[in-house]
Amino acid sequence: MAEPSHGAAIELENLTKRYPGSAQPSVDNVNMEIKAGETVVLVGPSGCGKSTTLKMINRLIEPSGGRIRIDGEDVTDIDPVRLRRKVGYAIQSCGLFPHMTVAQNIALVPRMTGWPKARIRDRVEEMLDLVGLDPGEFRDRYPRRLSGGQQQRVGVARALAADPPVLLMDEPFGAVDPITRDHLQDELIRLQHELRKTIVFVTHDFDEAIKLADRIVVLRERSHIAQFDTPEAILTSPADDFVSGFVGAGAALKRLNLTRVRDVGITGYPTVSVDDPLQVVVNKLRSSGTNEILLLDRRGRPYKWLRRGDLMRAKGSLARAGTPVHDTVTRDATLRDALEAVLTDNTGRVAVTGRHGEFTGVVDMQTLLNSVHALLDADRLEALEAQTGLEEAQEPRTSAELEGA
Ligand SMILES: Nc1ncnc2c1ncn2[C@@H]1O[C@H](COP(=O)(O)OP(=O)(O)OP(=O)(O)O)[C@@H](O)[C@H]1O
Repeated sequence: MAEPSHGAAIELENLTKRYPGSAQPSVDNVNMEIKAGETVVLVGPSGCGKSTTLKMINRLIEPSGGRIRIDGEDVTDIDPVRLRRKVGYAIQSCGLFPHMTVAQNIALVPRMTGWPKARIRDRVEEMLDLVGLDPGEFRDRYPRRLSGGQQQRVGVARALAADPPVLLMDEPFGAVDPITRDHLQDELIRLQHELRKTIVFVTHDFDEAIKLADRIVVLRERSHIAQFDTPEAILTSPADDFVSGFVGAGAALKRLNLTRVRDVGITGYPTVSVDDPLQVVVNKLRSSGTNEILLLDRRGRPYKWLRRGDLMRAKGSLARAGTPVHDTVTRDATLRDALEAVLTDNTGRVAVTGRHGEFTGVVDMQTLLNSVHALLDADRLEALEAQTGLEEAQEPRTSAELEGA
């Protein structure tokens, strides 16, 4: 198998779009440098020109002025079809063709590019596996027989199929429910760890931006850049009132979106399988020294929390015993997701799962609280340092003024 292509740098120079009949340009002289392998998220109020800016990068919308360079090559005037092979594109409600199977949808660009059949077949399998869908189960289904989240995964698989160095995503998770959205975001982060594409992502949702971005571009009207910086910098030192307004309240809590489950302590936990006889479950719980044990299904996925009392009441069968696991998180989930899951499940901990939903450990409430305290302390320290720095910088001027006086 060929090495996957990594990201390419993107440069936008004085990029402008004036729609026919509009008095003002919708995108006005945008200059932006995006590094190879970086995830940049565009956020800003509705109508500020995010989608127009994004769609000019693959020339779905033709610029009225300015240049676009990908890996140094000026692509402003090249054949758009050739350009689109370099640039994958995924959109909200995924844009799958309803009369084509999942495999045919994913194979679209490789087929246009003239890949041999066998290579396409292998690539479809590889892509389905990459986005966490079992090829045997999903290859021949039609899009209408998929959930919203599954459709979105196929949309991402299709965008990545021809292995483009650049991936553009226009509110790709806008139409799915919040839990599925969290999982899709986690998967995108995992994928990006493996693939290192250059991703330009548009969203309305500032929390989504914080979670996904290496750098965020906050845009105001006509795609004027209000701030282009890391999520940390935007949260802790917004450039002006417009950006602060966009960050909104609770910046400290939003910082929870910046730390991932894999960065805090994931610990082991006693587990048993649904196939274990009741006596084995009882013995394991007794020897574990905990009050609770996690029951896994046949595929090793978290299924139910079982307490000692549940076992006593079980009367020979575990069918009705215990509390079903409602929510799990992956290693790429944010602390905020984890905190939410802990509060939802009401067990003081959340199960962490791997790529196929299999159990890999737990994160407990204490670990989460310690991390929150550490983050808040770090913020306070930073604010204090910034303030001291400010006072020091001001001091000489004040003395000089005093002397002058
Ligand atoms: N085809 C078009 N013809 C004329 N004006 C357009 C066209 N498409 C977009 N616009 C205008 O250009 C501006 C920017 O639109 P764009 O869709 O890029 O904004 P956006 O920031 O992505 O908005 P949203 O967040 O609501 O999707 C808006 O004022 C919009 O009305």
